[in-house]
Amino acid sequence: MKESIERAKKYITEKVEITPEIGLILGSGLGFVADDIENAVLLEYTEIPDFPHSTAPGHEGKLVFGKLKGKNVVALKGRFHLYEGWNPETIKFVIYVLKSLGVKKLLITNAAGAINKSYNPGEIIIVKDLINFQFKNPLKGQNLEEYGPRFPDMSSAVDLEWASKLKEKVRKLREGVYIAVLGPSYETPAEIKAFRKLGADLVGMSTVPEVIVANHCGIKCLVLSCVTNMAAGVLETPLSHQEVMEVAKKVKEEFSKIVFHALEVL
Ligand SMILES: O=P(O)(O)O[C@H]1O[C@H](CO)[C@@H](O)[C@H]1O
Ligand code: HPA
Repeated sequence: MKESIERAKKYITEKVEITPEIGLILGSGLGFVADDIENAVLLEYTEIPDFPHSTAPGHEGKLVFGKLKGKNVVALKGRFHLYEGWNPETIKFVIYVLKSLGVKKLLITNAAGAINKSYNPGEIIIVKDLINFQFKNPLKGQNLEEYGPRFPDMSSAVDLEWASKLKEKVRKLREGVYIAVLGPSYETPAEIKAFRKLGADLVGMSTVPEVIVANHCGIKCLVLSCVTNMAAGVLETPLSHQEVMEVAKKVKEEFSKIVFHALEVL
């Protein structure tokens, strides 16, 4: 893996001058955040040696480097989900590449279903904790000690200080617990009832592996979920990825504004 990280890093640093301090992982239909990046330099995932490529709809597959709210950033316009067939280690590789480029903080975004019935589609929620219901761990396999410990602590997996600074600025933001499932099938109503009993407010098929690796290698994370639908069984209507992307698109302005605030408070 070390050689692959070096190869990807070398390619990227030859093309891009800035050192990104903050990484942004943009969820389904949320790629628009990258459109506000100034002096943008775009790299396709497919041109970067050893880098995985995007296959999920609504995930374009580009790294976008530049300035956002005065900060040097790199946005991943497209993430990697385990249901696409990627090994969990692929997510470790991608986060290690970000680390090797200089990323110190990660703003992770996702589209999620609301298990908590008081949430509304279009609402943006700060994730305060996570449940790994994928039962896979991206850190399995040989540990690279220079990146982080074999047994990382997960008792504060998300940066609650960053979250509270954002909440001071955007008071209406509510918090919740995100549960990650493998997907790609959406959940059954019985599963959603069970997840509610486990203490989950939001459900999605991503984010947790990214947070695990970031936490392991000392990158602080803030996670923002865009509620794109009520989870299975809450309403009578069937779920669809088309709807997920449409709702994400509708909250474009509001979502971008909150991302800007999240960068400004740093
Ligand atoms: O988590 P992101 O990538 O935002 O996408 C969410 O939306 C898709 C399902 O509609 C799944 O990929 C789920 O994880
Ligand atoms: O309801 C959902 N379930 C799982 N993943 C999702 N991503 C968006 N909505 C959902």
